[in-house]
Amino acid sequence: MKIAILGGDGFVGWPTALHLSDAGHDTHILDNLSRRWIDTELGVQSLTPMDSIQERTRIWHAETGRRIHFNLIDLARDYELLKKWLAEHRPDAIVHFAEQRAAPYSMKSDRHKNYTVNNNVNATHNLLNALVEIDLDAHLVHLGTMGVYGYSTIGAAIPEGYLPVGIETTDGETVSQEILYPSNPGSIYHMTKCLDQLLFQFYAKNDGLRITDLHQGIVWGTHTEQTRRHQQLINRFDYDGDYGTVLNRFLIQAAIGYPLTVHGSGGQTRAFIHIQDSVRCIELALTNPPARGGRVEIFNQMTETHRIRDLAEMIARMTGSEIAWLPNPRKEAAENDLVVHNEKFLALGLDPIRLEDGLLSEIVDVAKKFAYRVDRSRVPAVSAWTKDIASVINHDPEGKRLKSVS
Ligand SMILES: O=c1ccn([C@@H]2O[C@H](COP(=O)(O)OP(=O)(O)O[C@H]3O[C@H](CS(=O)(=O)O)[C@@H](O)[C@H](O)[C@H]3O)[C@@H](O)[C@H]2O)c(=O)[nH]1
Repeated sequence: MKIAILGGDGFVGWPTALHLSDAGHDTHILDNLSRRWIDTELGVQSLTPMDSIQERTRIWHAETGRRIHFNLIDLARDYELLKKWLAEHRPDAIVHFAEQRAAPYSMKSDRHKNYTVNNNVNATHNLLNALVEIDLDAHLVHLGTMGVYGYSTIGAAIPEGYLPVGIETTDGETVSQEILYPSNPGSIYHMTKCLDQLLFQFYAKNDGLRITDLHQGIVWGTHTEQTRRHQQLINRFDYDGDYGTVLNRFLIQAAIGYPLTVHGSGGQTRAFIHIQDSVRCIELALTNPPARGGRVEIFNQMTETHRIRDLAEMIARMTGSEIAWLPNPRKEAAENDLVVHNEKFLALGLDPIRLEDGLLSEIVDVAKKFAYRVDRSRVPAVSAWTKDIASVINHDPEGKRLKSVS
């Protein structure tokens, strides 16, 4: 297939581009390099040393003889350029990662809220609009999030996208209907992914677009089979308070002797998936497109669930790290259970990498190896969900909060 990877310079986008190119697909990255600009804005850098996208693709060609093409295009702002590129290249499939993906960054200030909404919603809508305008029947695979469901405490399993409900009619009869699982976003970022879902429903219904939405959990790990092939193909690894996700943060904290930063009681249960499984799932989704005129296909892209404090305690046991129980910068339930259906990917042959199999090598191979690149002052999470919470956590983010170490 000819595949366009929108956002192919990012944490999941880059290993996906390598994986699909390795599988023989004609791979084209479209990216505005915004993640690199945001690193500069925040004064942080990936734990792993990353080369430019042009250099990365040059190394890939030298190693494998395969070409990954790079195009500097901003989906949210350059609608005409995007449309022109799609019309000229007419890809068979499109993988859409081109959105601002950090919840804390999206809550940082009013400017960051506006940026995240404008960027994410425009990017998705521009893409859908262009596909219709140029009559391109490409299968669109979108990286969504488990966070669209929210983290309810009612204990019912989360289905793969659609929920059967019984509705009482005016005649007093009960009719059954399948609805999109009710959205319950926990951040501005997650809210944009809920809005994406509505855009997909409309364009699938109105224009017959073929769309798959992957509701992905928290990704952990760094390497995939292809990123290991050369040191300059290495994936990015974020550890800072805005872009670092929880498990990868704990790994690097353990490697540099920084107390593990658990928010609140750590009672939040979340869904997880290894980066290698994430790229496999995207390939499985690409090779199983929905029919034209059918409904949006939705997969839950996660392989296991864990409570945050259990993860911290597991890593503390493995490494001797301390745990810091910090005031939570987020507005979220202190405790929640999470049961998720993920049978669809398992039925397509996914054989998941389990946390207990991969964790130790991730600490040794990546976290310890590059620990010298860490700026400890960038570890605390300082983006608060509300002004009230900000007043509690922001005046002494490191010193004061780290007194509560166990
Ligand atoms: O140092 C930390 C960092 C986070 N947390 C807690 O860990 C949980 C998860 O936080 P996270 O930063 O790992 O994940 P999140 O903000 O939900 O976002 C990440 O995971 C989402 C999948 S999901 O969480 O919605 O399933 C993706 O969509 C996002 O792109 C990705 O950045 C939260 O309860 C948070 O309070 C801590 O206790 N300590």
